[in-house]
Parts: sequence; structure tokens; C-alpha cells
Amino acid sequence: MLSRPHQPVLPPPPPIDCASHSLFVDFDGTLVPLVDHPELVRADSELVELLDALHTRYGGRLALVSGRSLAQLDAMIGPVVSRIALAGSHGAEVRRGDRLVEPPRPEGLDGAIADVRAYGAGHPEMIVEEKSHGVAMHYRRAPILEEPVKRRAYAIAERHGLEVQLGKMMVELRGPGWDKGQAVAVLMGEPPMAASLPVVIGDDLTDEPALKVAGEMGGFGVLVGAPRESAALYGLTDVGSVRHWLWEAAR
Ligand SMILES: O=P(O)(O)OC[C@H]1O[C@H](O[C@H]2O[C@H](CO)[C@@H](O)[C@H](O)[C@H]2O)[C@H](O)[C@@H](O)[C@@H]1O
Repeated sequence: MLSRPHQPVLPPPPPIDCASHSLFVDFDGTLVPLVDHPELVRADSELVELLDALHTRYGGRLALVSGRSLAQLDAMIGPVVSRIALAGSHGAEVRRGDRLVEPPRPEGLDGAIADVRAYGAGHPEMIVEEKSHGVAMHYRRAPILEEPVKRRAYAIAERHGLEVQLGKMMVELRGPGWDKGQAVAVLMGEPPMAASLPVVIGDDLTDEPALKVAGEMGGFGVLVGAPRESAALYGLTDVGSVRHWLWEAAR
């Protein structure tokens, strides 16, 4: 039997300094635990308080960098998010204050959504999540669907000129040409983050380009969850330890 190569446990991140670091934090699986249905996720009051404290302490050098769309982040987190820099849809949409930068809606997306919905009609355990720049197929409620769902996702992506984004118990079809690393680089090129050191915290494959960019720009990445091959130098075990570390960083 083939065994997976051993991945070392990453050490916990060192303390950071609110005068010189910027924080880029993923949402699902990093700030909130993963649940069966993507629509059931809401920020709790402690998380809202934490984001508010970090935003103030770091002089606006806090960004959420998520696979969710900006519209979803607004709805799930509430008013505090309007003050925080956001990169949504795996880096496609970037918003700071009143300024929003986003590519056109992917041309093939409507056709892909129709194909995904048609497939979903025969697989009611699969959840379809429509977003502004992509459509996700979730198989968390029926892990046995992993291979067939992935196969169908690659076929639909090819038919409609989209990219496949693998995630945790889900596969997403999204427009090509962006990733979270590019979004971090864009935000790092502008005040108030310019000339600071980026710290990126994330758990999923979509976070890897951002974890890599953090190291390239003089900061570091923090992988959340079980060890795996990653550009991150440090690790935290779960959402609880991420929040604890961030509260320390906010003091
Ligand atoms: O970059 P993120 O903020 O971590 O977003 C990545 C994807 O997260 C969501 O899916 C994940 O969370 C769901 C709710 O807990 C869970 O059911 C699913 O299995 C996870 O993969 C979200 O639904 C996706 O749109 C994001 O791309």
C-alpha cells in the first residue's frame, strides 16, 4: 500500500508587531469552523469583536482573503466588514473602503451553473453554491461522491473555459487569471499595508499562493489544521488556536 509522505508538524507562529506587520486572514476553516452547509455559516459576536480589535490595533492593516464572494462575506459577517479590506472569490474581487476592483463575471459561468444544477438534480446530497465569480459543488454530506463530482467538475470546466479550484469536500468552477496570492500582492502595494510585512493565515489549498507570497515579501504564512505540504513556515491546529493567537496579536 502506498503511504503519504510524512509532513512535519509546523511550529506555532512567533508573536507579531502591530507597527510592522499586516494580517491577511482566510475565513472558512480559519476564523470559523467548517460545517455541512455553506449557507449556515455566520460570524459570532466574539469574532466580530476580534476583527474590530485587530483592525484598530493594526491601523487598517487587516484583510480577509476568502474563497467566498464579497456579497457572502458582507452577509455572513455584518457591518464590521465594511471597514476591513477584503479579497473575495479566491482573490478576484478586492475591496478597500469605497474602492472595488473585480474582473468581469466569467463568460462561461452561467452555462456552467446550468450544467452543475443539472448534475445536482440527480445527486440531491450534493450542495450547489452559486457565487459572483464561480459555482461550487459540495460533497461533505456524501463523501462517496468525491470522485464522480470531481470528474464532472473538470468536464464542465473544460466545456465552459473555467478553472477548477479544489477545496475541502468541495470543488469549484471559477474564472481563470487570479488567486489569493495576487490579491495579497495588490493590497500590499497600497497604503496602509505598503512597506509592512505580510502574515497570511489559511487552511485550504486556495490559500497556498497567498502563503507563498507572504514569505516572498518578507513575512510568513501560517497553515491551519493537519500538516501537509505547504509554503507556510508555521502552523496552528484549529479555529480556536487561530483566534487565541490573533487575540494575543491584538493586545
Ligand atoms: O477561502 P475560504 O474563506 O476558506 O473559502 C473556501 C471555501 O469555503 C467554503 O467551503 C468550505 O466551508 C463550508 C462551510 O463550512 C464547508 O461546508 C465546505 O466543505 C468547505 O469547503 C465555501 O462554501 C466556499 O465557497 C469557499 O470557496
